[in-house]
Amino acid sequence: MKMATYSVLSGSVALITLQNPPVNALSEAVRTGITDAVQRTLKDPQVTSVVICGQNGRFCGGADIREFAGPMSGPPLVPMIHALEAMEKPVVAAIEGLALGGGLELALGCHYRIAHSQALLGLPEVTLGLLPAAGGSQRLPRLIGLPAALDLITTGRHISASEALKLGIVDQVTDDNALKMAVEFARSVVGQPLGPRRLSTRPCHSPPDVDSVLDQALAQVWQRGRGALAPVACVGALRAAATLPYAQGMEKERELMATLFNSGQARALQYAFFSQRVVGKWQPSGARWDNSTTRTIRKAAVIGLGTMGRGIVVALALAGVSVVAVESQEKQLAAARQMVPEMLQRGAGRRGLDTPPGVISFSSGLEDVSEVELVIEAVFEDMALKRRIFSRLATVCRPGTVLCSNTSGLDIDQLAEATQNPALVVGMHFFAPAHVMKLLEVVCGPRSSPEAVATAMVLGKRMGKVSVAVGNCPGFVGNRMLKPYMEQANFLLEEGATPQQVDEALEGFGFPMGVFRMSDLSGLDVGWRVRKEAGLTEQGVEPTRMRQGQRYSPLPDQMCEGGRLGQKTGRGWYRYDGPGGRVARSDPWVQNFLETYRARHGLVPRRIATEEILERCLYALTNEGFNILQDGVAAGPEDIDVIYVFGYGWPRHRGGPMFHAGQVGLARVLEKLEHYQHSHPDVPHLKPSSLLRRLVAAGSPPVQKWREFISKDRVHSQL
Ligand SMILES: CCCCCCCCCCCCC[C@H](O)CC(=O)SCCNC(=O)CCNC(=O)[C@H](O)C(C)(C)COP(=O)(O)OP(=O)(O)OC[C@H]1O[C@@H](n2cnc3c(N)ncnc32)[C@H](O)[C@@H]1OP(=O)(O)O
Repeated sequence: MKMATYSVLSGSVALITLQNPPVNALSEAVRTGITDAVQRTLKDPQVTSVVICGQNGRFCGGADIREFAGPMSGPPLVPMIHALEAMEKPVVAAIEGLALGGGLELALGCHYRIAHSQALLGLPEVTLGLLPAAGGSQRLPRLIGLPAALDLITTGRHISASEALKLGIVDQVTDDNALKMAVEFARSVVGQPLGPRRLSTRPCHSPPDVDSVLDQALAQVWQRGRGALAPVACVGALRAAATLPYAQGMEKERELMATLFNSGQARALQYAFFSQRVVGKWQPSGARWDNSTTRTIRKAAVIGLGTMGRGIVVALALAGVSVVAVESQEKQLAAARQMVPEMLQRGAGRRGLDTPPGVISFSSGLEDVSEVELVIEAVFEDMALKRRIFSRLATVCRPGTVLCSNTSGLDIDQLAEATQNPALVVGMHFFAPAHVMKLLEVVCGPRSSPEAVATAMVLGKRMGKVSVAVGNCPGFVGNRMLKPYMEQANFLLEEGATPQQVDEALEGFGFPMGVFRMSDLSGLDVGWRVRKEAGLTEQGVEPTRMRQGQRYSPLPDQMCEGGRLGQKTGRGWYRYDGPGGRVARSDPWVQNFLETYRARHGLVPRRIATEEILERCLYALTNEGFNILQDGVAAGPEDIDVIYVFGYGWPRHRGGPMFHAGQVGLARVLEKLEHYQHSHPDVPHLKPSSLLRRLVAAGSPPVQKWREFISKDRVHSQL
């Protein structure tokens, strides 16, 4: 039952308990319960103090985000919190577990706050495209000062109880029972003046250079936010707190919230929040996360200690897994012996640990992995080499060992074939640097068992990754969609655009890096190797622009042939100060190269609008997303969107490519794809996906309904 209960302890302390599992969010029923409880407290002369707590050791996770999608009803938060603050009986918040968003705002309306040492506190509204609009933007700076409030509110970060104590957000922290302590505390402060405890009546302590502090904060959120509106509104609300009386500040808070509440960005960020939770629950095979058994991995091996392998070793060790790190090349092994402990120490430091929890041993031979429960092979992308390793592992490892390959697109089933037990083989596609990047694609081959997949998913989560289960196809989800995106970018260069122009358009959309800067960073030879394997490359004075029956741009191959591999060679689509340089400068050589190329192929350059760049790159990518959904390689649009947000820099405030398509309007995306396909009939990736057509024909249901639509569609087509 969702509600807030009222009881009286020892005849004089009223206890209001929020009950809305799992995080006691402030739903309509809970707000009604609190409002009623406040009235009862006021009327009961026996009650001299009040304690508010949350059921099951969790104070409150904030407003009920699910209610934001519909019309809001029930008692609003702001007057409810004001009523608490205005009480003439001391009100104490007993903060166990978490006090986030509206939960912390509720606590800030109390006169005192007692927290358990393990509790987390914060105002994460900005991450949902909102601001703390239940008085948080006005009360917090009055409590802890403007600079600290700016930091907490514009980042939305969670803080520990001890940091909250240092900042002055809580009055006491305990390792014991916080509720018991709050009740004792409430009794002890009866009769003390409450005026100074009401944050709304306090002045806001701002530094003398308040304007420049706020301007700097604004500049920072602009730069960091890549077009996100909420952080800017947060600074606006804090400016009001610093410069206006409380009542006017509250008015400003309300106004700013009104601009955000129904915005596309807020919808996108809230969708991203729920998508992240959805992806942990389903697998493309249809197996459910909660009905597959998983193995707890204590000891694992990593084979291959290049950049990826080293990162994976560190991520495992930080998750408390003991690792046997294997490398056959002496030089690489020596480098790993030196670099891994340093990386580990830094990683442990970032997590506030003195020593990393997992133990690492290095080896040059595969025989040393015989005792592990799971192996992650991370040698370079060569199917023959990987197959050799897998067949060796099948003989060296104990029966039942889960065998994983870190691959960015190779066929997992071909690797499984090389073993005696293909059910135990899964893909784990890490993103570089593997100990930092949050995304992990867990690739289920047609013969992978639900247990092996679930084990990899859970291990990924332990490593702090957002694990997404995907099906087995070239490039899986992320790289399969990247191909048409990059292809369009190359075609745009042929037609008259420059790398800067394309990158600026994409960065203006919100990507941290455009496609060409990204390609320079990861190395142009990565894609070159894949194209060579696919038999697409050809060398010659005039390489053709058609391969395997479709349009092909040899531009990136020619760059590689000329030794322009990106940052590592100091030259790529941009020039750098030297090999390994980071600052990209436009390169007249590239301009000249493109002009010569166009002239040689009789291509007349034209001015290309930003709109066309975005539409062609992004809709080609999204179109492939629809094909992926149709093929069942991703379980739902949420999975694709999470992959793009966490692995490919898609701006979170735009939800992800599939969500974005829904926001633009599916009919419009279809119309644009048809338009570009008409002008480029030799580009199959611009041919609208039949799933997209069917969704449009069905009236463009919202993205949350696509899973259902696709499964019905599948049943229908099987009849
Ligand atoms: C013109 C119109 C003008 C309109 C003006 C309108 C004014 C409206 C006034 C509003 C006032 C604003 C009030 C306030 O400032 C706004 C907020 O409080 S926003 C919410 C802030 N809180 C958060 O962001 C916390 C979000 N949650 C988390 O970060 C995590 O869930 C957690 C709390 C840290 C717990 O993490 P875990 O233990 O890992 O658990 P899960 O994450 O898996 O969550 C479990 C389960 O709970 C669901 N859930 C979590 N938080 C909420 C929530 N706040 N509301 C609803 N549901 C929540 C989560 O989705 C999981 O669900 P499941 O997947 O199991 O179904």
